[in-house]
Amino acid sequence: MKKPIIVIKFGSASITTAEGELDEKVVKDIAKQVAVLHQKYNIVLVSSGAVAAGKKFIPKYAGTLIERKAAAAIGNPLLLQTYSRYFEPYNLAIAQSLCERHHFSNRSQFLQLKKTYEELWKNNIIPVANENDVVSNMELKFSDNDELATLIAVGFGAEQLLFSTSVPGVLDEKGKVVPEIRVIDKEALSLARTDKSSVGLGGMTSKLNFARLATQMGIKAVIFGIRTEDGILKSLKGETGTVCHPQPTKISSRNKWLASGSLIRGSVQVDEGAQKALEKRRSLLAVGVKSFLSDFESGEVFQIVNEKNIVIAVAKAKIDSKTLKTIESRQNIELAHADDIVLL
Ligand SMILES: Nc1ncnc2c1ncn2[C@@H]1O[C@H](COP(=O)(O)OP(=O)(O)O)[C@@H](O)[C@H]1O
Ligand SMILES: N[C@@H](CCC(=O)OP(=O)(O)O)C(=O)O
Repeated sequence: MKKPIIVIKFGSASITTAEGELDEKVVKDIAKQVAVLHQKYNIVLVSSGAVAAGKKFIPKYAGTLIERKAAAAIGNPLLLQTYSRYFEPYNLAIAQSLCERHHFSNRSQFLQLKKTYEELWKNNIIPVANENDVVSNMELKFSDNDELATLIAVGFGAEQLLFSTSVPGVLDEKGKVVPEIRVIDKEALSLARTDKSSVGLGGMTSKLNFARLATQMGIKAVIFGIRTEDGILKSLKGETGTVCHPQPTKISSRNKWLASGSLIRGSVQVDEGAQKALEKRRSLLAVGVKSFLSDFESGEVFQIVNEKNIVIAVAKAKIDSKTLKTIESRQNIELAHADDIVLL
């Protein structure tokens, strides 16, 4: 029987010390827990920390984008060496996987990534993914590694997605951990304040937003404290942190990929009639488009927002937006076929 997949994400704030150095104690602890789990699960680790590990080699480091890239180039091998060192006592090798956004937007390339991971798992090797900061450009960057972890979890059909964090979980206004969130709605999202740690990119807003996407795609997501004893093992059992429950879904794996991994190019706003049609799983006709918010080519993926500007779906375009705008009568033009629309 195939082992279930779990994706575990470690942010910069989780694996660095207060001084901004890699926290080897944390890496050691990760290795100890992952060694227990890997018998039962196929595991992907998504780890930040390259910039933190590399920045001390750049005199007068001020955190500009280009300095971050240089720091990542220096820090990535150091980060991986540290993981290697602490996994070795468990006879576990680790493998580096540097990802860019377009590896996810192109389905055949994405499937190659999946095949490589399967080969690694078959050989008892644990992939450690990180964004390929050295070459990623601003426009196509992942927003942070919370996004990368989510794209991997959704695209691979993971059973659980665990986000470690520097705090014990999602905290309420009194500073107490919220033990579970049934549905990540507006109210749940508002728990995240705008503050974040000094080293990480994402913070809690990002974790909750991506946990929302994962749960909408049927994956259980847990936000847990890296400094909780046996935090990984306990969060997997729902015994610590904030458990975000998966929503029932029948979306096929191709459409999950469409909803999460694809590069969303453009965006349209639709009227109420079109929204109702989409909810009934109909195709999107151009006549229901109120406005084109940003352009897309035929074959590209665009977002659909409703009259309240809430994203309700993503879809693959049958026709490009510029041509469509020039057509007077859009009555019978199908902008996206029902099979190529994923409701969110
Ligand atoms: N409701 C909340 N509960 C917990 N942390 C929150 C909340 N709102 C904002 N935060 C911020 O999010 C940070 C946690 O994310 P962190 O572990 O720094 O992320 P990263 O993985 O991006 O490095 C906390 O240190 C805190 O500053
Ligand atoms: N790729 C970068 C980390 C990006 C980042 O800071 O992400 P996160 O800490 O998850 O918000 C690195 O390895 O340092």
